[in-house]
Amino acid sequence: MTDTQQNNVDLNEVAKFEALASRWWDTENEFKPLHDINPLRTNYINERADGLKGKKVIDVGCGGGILSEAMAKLGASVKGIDMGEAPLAVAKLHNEESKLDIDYEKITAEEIAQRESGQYDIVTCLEMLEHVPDPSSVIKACMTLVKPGGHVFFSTINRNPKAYLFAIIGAEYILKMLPKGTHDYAKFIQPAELNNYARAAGLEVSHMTGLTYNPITKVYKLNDKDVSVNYMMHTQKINA
Ligand SMILES: C[S@@+](CC[C@H](N)C(=O)[O-])C[C@H]1O[C@@H](n2cnc3c(N)ncnc32)[C@H](O)[C@@H]1O
Repeated sequence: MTDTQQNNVDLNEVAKFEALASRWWDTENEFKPLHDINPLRTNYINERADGLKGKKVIDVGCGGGILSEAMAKLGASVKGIDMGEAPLAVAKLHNEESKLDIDYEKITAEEIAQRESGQYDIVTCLEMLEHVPDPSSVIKACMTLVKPGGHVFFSTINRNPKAYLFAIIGAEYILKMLPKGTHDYAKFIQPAELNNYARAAGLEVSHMTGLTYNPITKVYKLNDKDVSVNYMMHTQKINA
């Protein structure tokens, strides 16, 4: 680990999100892509985990709370964790108006896994693994946090020339949907790698789906035949 990497937190990565935090709930700027994909991913989680209503959920790398709030609106009791002070402050402030059942805390997945092992029905870790020094350590922590038979969801970006073209050149340089430098190609994760990390941690991969973007229509869709750029993975903790 380098000077800016401690306890599996890359301070440079967290700083990028601290700098943008005030615009987290602005649906027309840097976080527009997350707002646009949020209904798709929330529905995916709700359907694959047999409903969010009444479930205890932890949202790892929750940022300003876009996914945490959507899951709480469907009846989940949500714990949101992140290592960015400013995104968490924005999340808390936003929920003062929304008044949903969400509790936010600044803590790493690895630390909370030691404290709250096996306590969650559902763990979500979306668009976060590509920002940490060791994604396999976060995946192990997610496995520790979930109850036996519980559900763990990941989403990240594939690593191949098309993903480089779409997620970096297209999104950051041509369409300017994201600030330049948001993503580091070397940190993208291929589905086979995510699959291996999940299995090594004791999670069974149940399903995978791509999240495709059409730059002409500006519409995102779930497409389980195309995981070439953005994708989500549904895993379950094998019953002991
Ligand atoms: C792209 S945002 C995703 C936010 C949210 N998961 C979503 O999809 O709407 C990435 C988030 O991961 C957080 N993050 C980065 N490294 C982290 C770490 N080691 N532990 C916890 N959060 C981290 C950042 O602060 C940021 O809020």
